[in-house]
Amino acid sequence: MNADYGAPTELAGPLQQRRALYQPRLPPCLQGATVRVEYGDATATIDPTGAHAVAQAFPRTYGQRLVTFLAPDGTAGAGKAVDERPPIRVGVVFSGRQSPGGHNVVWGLHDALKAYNPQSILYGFIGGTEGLFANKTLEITDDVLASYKNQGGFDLLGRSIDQIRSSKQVSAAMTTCQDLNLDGLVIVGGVTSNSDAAQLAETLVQKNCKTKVVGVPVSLNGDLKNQFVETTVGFDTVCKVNSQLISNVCLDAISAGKYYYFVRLMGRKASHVALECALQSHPNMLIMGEEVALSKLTLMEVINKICDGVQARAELGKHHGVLLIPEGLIESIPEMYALIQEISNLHNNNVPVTEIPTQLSPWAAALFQFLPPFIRRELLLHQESDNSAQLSQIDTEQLLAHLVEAEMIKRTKEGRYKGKKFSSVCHFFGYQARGSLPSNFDCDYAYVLGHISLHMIAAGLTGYMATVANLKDPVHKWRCAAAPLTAMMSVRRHLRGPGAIPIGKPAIHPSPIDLKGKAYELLREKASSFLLDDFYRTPGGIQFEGPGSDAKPITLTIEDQDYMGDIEMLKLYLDKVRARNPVAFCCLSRVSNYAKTTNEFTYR
Ligand SMILES: O=P(O)(O)OC[C@H]1O[C@](O)(CO)[C@@H](O)[C@@H]1O
Repeated sequence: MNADYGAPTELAGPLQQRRALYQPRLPPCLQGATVRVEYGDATATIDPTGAHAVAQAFPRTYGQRLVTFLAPDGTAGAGKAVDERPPIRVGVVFSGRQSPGGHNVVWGLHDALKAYNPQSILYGFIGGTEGLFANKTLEITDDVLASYKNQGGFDLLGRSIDQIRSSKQVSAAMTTCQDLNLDGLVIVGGVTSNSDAAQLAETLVQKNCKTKVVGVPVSLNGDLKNQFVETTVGFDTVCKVNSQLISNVCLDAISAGKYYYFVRLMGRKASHVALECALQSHPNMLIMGEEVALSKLTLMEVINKICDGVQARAELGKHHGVLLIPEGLIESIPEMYALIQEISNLHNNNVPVTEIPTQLSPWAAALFQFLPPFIRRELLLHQESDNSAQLSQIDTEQLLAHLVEAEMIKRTKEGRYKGKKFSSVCHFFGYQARGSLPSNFDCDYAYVLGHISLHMIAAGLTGYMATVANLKDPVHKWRCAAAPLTAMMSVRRHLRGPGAIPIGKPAIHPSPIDLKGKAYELLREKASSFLLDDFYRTPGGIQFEGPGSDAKPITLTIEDQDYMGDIEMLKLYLDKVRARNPVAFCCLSRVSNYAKTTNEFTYR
């Protein structure tokens, strides 16, 4: 953590300093010190069959009404005079993992709080949830914020475990809220942190604690997505950074023509980051967890699918390529999921790690033994706070590369494959993107959410999440709202339909890729072209000024964009070139990629 608070010094790089000067944009309704609060319909949950369980678990906070924030009647900025607005005391905690833009939530909250009443106070909890439990605070001031505006990471306050769940943790959090006499507590994080925020809100209401609990959707995973939340802060930046890296390795692969890149991307259970990066960079293959789970593909079926792709490319004389996988793929393969579940149950029963392999069922033990030693070791690591495997630590890309190589050797021996020897280079593009300078979109979105959080607390809302709709449009068209956390909850079940058995408590669960959605449909349409044509796209680094600086995630904006229309145009052109001169094709596809990137379509 940086203790050297203050304006960026001469030690800061020029871009870092320039970014600190960027002023995030606000929609008209947030441009004054107060807002008009409009209450809408009462809510149930997004999971109708789980509504009863949610209502039982959250008796005081279930069913609350939707809320919209509008500019005060008359001109924006009108409303109560400052002396009619009592100062507000708020605490903010980074509960989830670092995600670019998180600092701007704190900045937006601070600015809104001071505009509301300059005597208001904002405390940041140092060291994440551990700091909240131990009441370790830093008062957030203009000076403190100066070095962190529009900067990546979470180092202003730091983070620890994403958990406010056990009764000890909940009661420590409540004691801190009471000791600091907080009117509001803002919890920044993804699905897990916001589920915990809902529980804390409910408990505080039941215990007559006045502190209002508000959640803010910040997570690089992009999986906190539902009818109220369009995307999370950090997803855009992380996808842009990774897409640039992927396009770099695509060009490296095609230049050397002798190896395959196997790239694993963060995003936990859902494949949102992988899908967005594929649409931005056009790698040859993407194996999505949701597809594998739906088709119940076994590990060897996944391997065969990849090998078939390698073989099809070899028939065109191509011995290079780029394959993307999400970190959650391993859990989507049915037999691997069952093995991970067995290991998890043994962990929960406090079986020592060294004894877990001996206590697996016979089939799980056989699968475990079949896996390379490094994967066995990684599968046994301690679990995450939500009891899932530590997906960031499991080198699934290396497992796949290892098994693909073995299968290609087998196919060669059997005379089914006649191409060059298969070879691979593996990467995990994960942690390196989390500290990136946030894109303009993430800077604006986070700053706006910070403002909304203050207005939620001022309106006395608790157990709500700050939300923004119309994100695909320019900021002045964004709609600011608050949605009850319980409305986003569902209950997991063993089976579907009438006899379904609920498992676990109601929670906000990660949303998977919509396999009926437009983004997925477009990817499927182009899958064979991506596989064979090396139609790599170079998005380049994040642009902060000039053309491209307002670019948003493709998966968010796809409804409006004629993105695939552009691809069609390019594809027709490339098909013509290939028919005339197959050898020139590879190079020309690269030139055309440049044209696509710069939007200069000058085909002759
Ligand atoms: O920082 P940690 O605790 O290693 O967490 C890693 C996990 O956090 C995330 O970056 C965000 O949820 C995941 O993609 C990843 O599995």
